Amino acid sequence: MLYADTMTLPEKQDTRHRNNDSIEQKVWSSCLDAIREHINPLAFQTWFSPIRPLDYSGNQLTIQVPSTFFYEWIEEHYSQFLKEALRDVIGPEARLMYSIVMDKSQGQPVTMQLPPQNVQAEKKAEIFQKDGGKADRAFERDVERFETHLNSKYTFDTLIRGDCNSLAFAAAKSVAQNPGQNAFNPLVIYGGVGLGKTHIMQAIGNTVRESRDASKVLYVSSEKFAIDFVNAIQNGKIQEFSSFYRNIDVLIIDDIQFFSGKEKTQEEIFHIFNTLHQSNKQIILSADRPIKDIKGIEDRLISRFNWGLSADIQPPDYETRKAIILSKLHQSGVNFDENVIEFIANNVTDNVRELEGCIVKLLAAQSLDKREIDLQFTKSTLKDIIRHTTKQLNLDTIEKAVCEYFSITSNDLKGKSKKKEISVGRQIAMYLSKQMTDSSLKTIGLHFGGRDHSTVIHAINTIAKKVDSGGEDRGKIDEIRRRIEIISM
Ligand SMILES: Nc1ncnc2c1ncn2[C@@H]1O[C@H](COP(=O)(O)OP(=O)(O)OP(=O)(O)O)[C@@H](O)[C@H]1O
Repeated sequence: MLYADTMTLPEKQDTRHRNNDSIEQKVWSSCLDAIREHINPLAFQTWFSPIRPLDYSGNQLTIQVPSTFFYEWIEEHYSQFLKEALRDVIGPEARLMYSIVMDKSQGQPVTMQLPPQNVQAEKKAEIFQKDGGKADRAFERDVERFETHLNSKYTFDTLIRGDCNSLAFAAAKSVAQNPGQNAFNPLVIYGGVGLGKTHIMQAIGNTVRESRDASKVLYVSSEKFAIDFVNAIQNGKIQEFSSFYRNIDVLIIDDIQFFSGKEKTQEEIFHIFNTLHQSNKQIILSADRPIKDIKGIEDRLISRFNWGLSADIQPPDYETRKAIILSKLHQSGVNFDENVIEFIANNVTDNVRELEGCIVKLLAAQSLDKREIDLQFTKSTLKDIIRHTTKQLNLDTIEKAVCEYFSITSNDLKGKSKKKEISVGRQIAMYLSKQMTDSSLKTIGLHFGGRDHSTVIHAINTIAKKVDSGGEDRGKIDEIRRRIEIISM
């Protein structure tokens, strides 16, 4: 058995209780009350409700989690709350042990006991073993990086490039290679919620930190900047505050729309901006809309924010969404069925954070249920996130699936082009419309470019023959039908 040595509880009587009023139940309930105050109800429900207290004896509380995935997730995201709660409830020397259910398909759960991970310490040990002398320096850099408020998981390698972010991506790479010495100063990234603005800006910061050890990179949210500024005024530390920011080499400020209406803060930003810009230091900003649309920001600041380049990020298209899902799965070391990936990519369209949320929720639910993640399971698990799961199967759905399959536009499909993939796509669209909907020949003809019903009959017969004869065409049609079914689930 492995032991957690991060916390040690005072010695208690070695009392083991197995009923509802057991001591482990009481300790755990109090911990849950403390944890509940810090995290949102959905996260609490997902991650803490399934945990069972198993034992409290000697100086240690043992909790049972449904899988190693659960254990790793809790350790990565909630260990701090857990430790604090234990300390509050039991005292300063608490010890925690996880019992992990490995497989409950064969009757009795098989459990594995693990202590909490001390991620930093483990990381240090790991680097040390691999690297000998360089280890400490690598670790020290990691620690410094934390002070820059950069999250090392946000890199260019983990950022999927698509039409939605291609300008922002290219500009960010260029800035990362040559901070302060390029035409993109400031670089402003703008776009809707959860589309990767923070990720792309932090990727610049991380790249600069990797390649230029001595550079002072700082990521700060506008909110934190504004709060620190007010505190500095109140504590008579405004001089230190100003000189701290004026000494940064790459200053990254997130969500600058938050400065709207904050005149004093804007004035401070104005002076910091001027000092940094004049000394060729790089400034990177993000906003939830174009700078010109942010109300309540002084003109002199707006004009400076427009000196460099503003690049937008749009919601990702279908192919990019799929690529993002695959990349996130790869990073988590898991794989989903193609149908499941397509279902998520089809239904979560506006926010990459929500795409990630779906993956996490599925993995969490699977750890509990220990069943395969198929389409049905996905639908029921994600019903709170994907609200409109049942869509009408109509001619628009068929049009969308056919266009995506052949990489053609809806104008192509409805137009007069006789190019092979367009005319075949059009015929398949009409054939599937007849097969999968109650639409009349007239309605189908009108929808696909105002064609008369004899053209529709010809298309249906042509494709029906291809389907009957099997082969490649049939495969294509089956695949498109499958995609239509997924879109309309
Ligand atoms: N193109 C992408 N490739 C891979 N991951 C992405 C991509 N875009 C966004 N993400 C991921 O989506 C999540 C949300 O991104 P991020 O926090 O950067 O969005 P944001 O635009 O800053 O959101 P907000 O407006 O809420 O601040 C992050 O985990 C990020 O890694």
